[in-house]
Amino acid sequence: MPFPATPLARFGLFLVLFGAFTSVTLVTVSAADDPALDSIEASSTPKSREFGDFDVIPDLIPESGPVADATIDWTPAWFVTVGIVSVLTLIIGLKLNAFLALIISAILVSVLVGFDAGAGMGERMNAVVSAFGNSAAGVGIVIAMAAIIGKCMLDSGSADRIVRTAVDVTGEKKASLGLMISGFILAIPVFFDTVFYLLVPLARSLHRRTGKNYLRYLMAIATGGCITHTLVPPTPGPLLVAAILNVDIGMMMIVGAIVAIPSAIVGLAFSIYADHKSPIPMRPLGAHDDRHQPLDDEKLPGLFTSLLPVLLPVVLIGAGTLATTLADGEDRAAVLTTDVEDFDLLAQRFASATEKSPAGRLLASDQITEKQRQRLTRPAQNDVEQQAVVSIINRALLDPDYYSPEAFADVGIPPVAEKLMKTDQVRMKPVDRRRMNRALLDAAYPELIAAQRWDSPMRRTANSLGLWSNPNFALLLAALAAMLTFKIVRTLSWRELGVDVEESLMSGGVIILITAAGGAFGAMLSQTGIGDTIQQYFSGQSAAGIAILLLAWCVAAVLKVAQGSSTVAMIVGAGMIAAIMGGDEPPFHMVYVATAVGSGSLMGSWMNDSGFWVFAKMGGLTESEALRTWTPLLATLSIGGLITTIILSQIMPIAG
Ligand SMILES: O=C(O)[C@H](O)[C@@H](O)[C@H](O)[C@H](O)CO
Repeated sequence: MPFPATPLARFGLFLVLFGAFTSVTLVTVSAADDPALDSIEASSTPKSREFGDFDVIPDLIPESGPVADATIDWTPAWFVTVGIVSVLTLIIGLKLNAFLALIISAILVSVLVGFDAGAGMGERMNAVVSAFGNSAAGVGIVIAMAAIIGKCMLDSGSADRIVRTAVDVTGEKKASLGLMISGFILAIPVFFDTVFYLLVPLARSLHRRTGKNYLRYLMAIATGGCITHTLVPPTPGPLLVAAILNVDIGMMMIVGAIVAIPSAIVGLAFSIYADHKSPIPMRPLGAHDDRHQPLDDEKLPGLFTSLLPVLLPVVLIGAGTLATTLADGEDRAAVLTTDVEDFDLLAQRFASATEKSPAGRLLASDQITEKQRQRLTRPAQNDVEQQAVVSIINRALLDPDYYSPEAFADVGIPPVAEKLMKTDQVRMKPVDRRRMNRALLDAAYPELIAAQRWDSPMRRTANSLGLWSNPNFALLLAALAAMLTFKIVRTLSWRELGVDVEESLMSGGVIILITAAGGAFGAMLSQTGIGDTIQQYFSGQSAAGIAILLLAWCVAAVLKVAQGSSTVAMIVGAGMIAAIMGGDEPPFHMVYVATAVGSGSLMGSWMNDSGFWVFAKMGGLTESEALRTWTPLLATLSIGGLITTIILSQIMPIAG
């Protein structure tokens, strides 16, 4: 069959191949059925694996067990297909503006969901509007600030200064390697999208200097940024995957980085190839992008001043991430034996608890086994038994369904719990879930359990950095720094500066609209219930050895294609694979399962992914250009990560 000529046809081919690949992998893993796993599935073990302090995110864990194909509801998959076809037809086929196409498709999918669930159409429209709002809340200010930073850094010569200094050190040939390494390092503490915005001005400036390789520079940044975004904590995705699979964070950082390096090298090679094969010109981002002529070397701002808009947010956000990670590591919400006033009374309380009481809810937690449940109802005789009791309570406190209005009808809900109950439950860290439930438990039994001492010096440090390390605020400071440098270097009046800033905001505004619409579209795809369909489908699988790595990769990949966010694909995927494994230890360290999940979450990025739009629009690429550069680049990183994971798991299993 000849290679399809049009971008649409090529993307169609990609989806078909991806589907075929997924099916082949599934057949492979199903063939590796392990009878031992079947018996685990049939047994009465709890849904989660039995882990130490960092436990599974429970609501994402499906019941493990074979599911007959016939019982799976495929309707969501049809709705997602309609969404995919709609977006591609409108954007690529009819050349409709991306914002309009995404919003129309989001409404279409939302209405289909409404028909299916019998919800009112007005309600479904509101669902799109609020998903758009949520998504804009996440990206709006950051993109606006990044647009200002980008323009000011380019026009003040700051980007030029950084690039010249870097090129003097490394030589022009290694410029893309430098960008890749910068993206790689910066995306460890800072979310990928932000890293990309901050480095794009450097790619533009480099291109102005070398007159070539624009696409290569952009892809080099994406390569470094994406790979650590999904493999190396403390960025949220891999951090939560490690927590869910009970992998030590230090181990995840080391092995994640080891897996990331070869993938990044392959990604860079692919970037060079893609740029060589079909280079893409650097287009002006705004109408008057070329108003300011390039400056001579001696007029450029100093290196420190030039770097400030990039370093300031990275240092601030990084410090916040570090302090929060250290404070979370203290796990101050965990119950200690010294917190329990009277173990005998506690056992009595459990023994006489009704189903609809706070103690009864804890006993019913799906995080603990029947044996552990019974242990709670018997008095603890000595230190060892007391320790066992509090460990069981701590495990039970990870139950996402601990709170129920009937059980807590007579208990005043503490403000901490109330606040945490309103946050995004999917992305909630285990440490916060335990904090929420512990606050409820403390409120229910103040005479039995001492209140948690959440505040520690480290937590206070993290809290005091809260404002400064907030990406919106950190980027605002960076934008101010970039504006001031621009004003001074070009001796602009405030009014002139205002004109330039307004221009950058106009291009930023369009990007915010499109990215938020992409988010709304992804959210509507999620609301079809596709997550449940995927979960049901995969929970019928069982696998062992290398097949478990393939399965972990596949689960994350399918989730990524279906809903767009790598972070969500990783979190949900890790929960699903933990359930499928049902507590069984693989013949290698669990960290490899985690890196397989992280790698899978890069597969098949398309128009429901905010990263796709950030790359396309901040880089000045058309949608079809992004589909044939960004999408295969991430697929390369994904497959590279999987292969490296498999090889390492065999030659360096670190099991035991
Ligand atoms: O939720 C997320 O993780 C992000 O928004 C992603 O989708 C990334 O930006 C990108 O795709 C790189 O992995």
